[in-house]
Amino acid sequence: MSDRYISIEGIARRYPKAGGGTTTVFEDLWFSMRKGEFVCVIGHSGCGKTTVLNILNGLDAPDDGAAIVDGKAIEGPSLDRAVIFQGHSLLPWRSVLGNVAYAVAAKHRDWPKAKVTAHAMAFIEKVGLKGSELKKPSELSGGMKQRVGIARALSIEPKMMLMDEPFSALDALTRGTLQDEVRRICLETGQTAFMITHDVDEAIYLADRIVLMTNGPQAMIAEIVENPLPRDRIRTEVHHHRDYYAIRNHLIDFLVVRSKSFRDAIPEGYDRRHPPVVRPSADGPGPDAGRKAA
Ligand SMILES: Nc1ncnc2c1ncn2[C@@H]1O[C@H](COP(=O)(O)OP(=O)(O)OP(=O)(O)O)[C@@H](O)[C@H]1O
Repeated sequence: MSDRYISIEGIARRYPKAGGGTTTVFEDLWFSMRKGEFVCVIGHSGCGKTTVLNILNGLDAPDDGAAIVDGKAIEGPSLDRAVIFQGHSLLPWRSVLGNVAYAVAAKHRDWPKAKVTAHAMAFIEKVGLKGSELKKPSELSGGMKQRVGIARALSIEPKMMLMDEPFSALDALTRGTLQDEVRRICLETGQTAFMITHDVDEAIYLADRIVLMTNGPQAMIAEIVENPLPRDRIRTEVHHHRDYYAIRNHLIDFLVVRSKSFRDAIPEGYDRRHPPVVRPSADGPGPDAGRKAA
């Protein structure tokens, strides 16, 4: 597994202030992802999570630094990267199949129609929508629409899947089911995924690693949390894992205290290029349990 399949290298984003000057949302941000890894990013509103995601998507460009996917600098949107937003952004006049097939045909312009349809159907089936393929978005529930968005994103077999709070508008039951499906499909297909979430439990269930961002402006990556839970975790059992409360408390402690105070008391030896990697454990003494050098 390449350690730097996707990387952001010293990126900064600044906006002009209304009364003059500039606001630096973040600067000198460094982070990399392995192929097939699932990363969640957590941080308070305004710290720049969506900005980072948009830079990875190619919809926004950093003022300094670069974002790199599989050895190539990102220079604009590409079908190598798929995005799932909170809203569904489906084409209302197209059926479920039509929406997914549209993306497949855009990626594979030389494929005959039958091949596009078969490929689209395989992904519609993966998200449990077989039988609803001829329905229009207006005939679907919110969860079903989100499934179409997931099928569409996965069907182009992107190098990276980017998700901006994709389940936050759904009821708890649907959210849980879709988290299960996204996790299963990502594991099965070796998909590399980057997800923004405000939900600590969602991050613990889905992520291999969790990026903690301090409050903005001038947000920083405070640390990278390695999830101590096994990769083949089961939703109904995760809270019984011996390290579950260590990681949960660590993340909550960060959100309620350290996300704000971090910048005023930057730990000795902190290096923006190699933010500390932390693996919370039940054996540890507290929030800093398992801290180790990057
Ligand atoms: N086009 C823009 N012009 C000026 N400021 C902007 C622009 N886009 C984003 N910002 C500012 O950049 C900061 C980061 O925004 P961003 O949406 O990335 O944060 P976020 O962490 O994703 O927040 P949330 O969790 O609320 O979605 C915010 O303060 C926002 O106001």
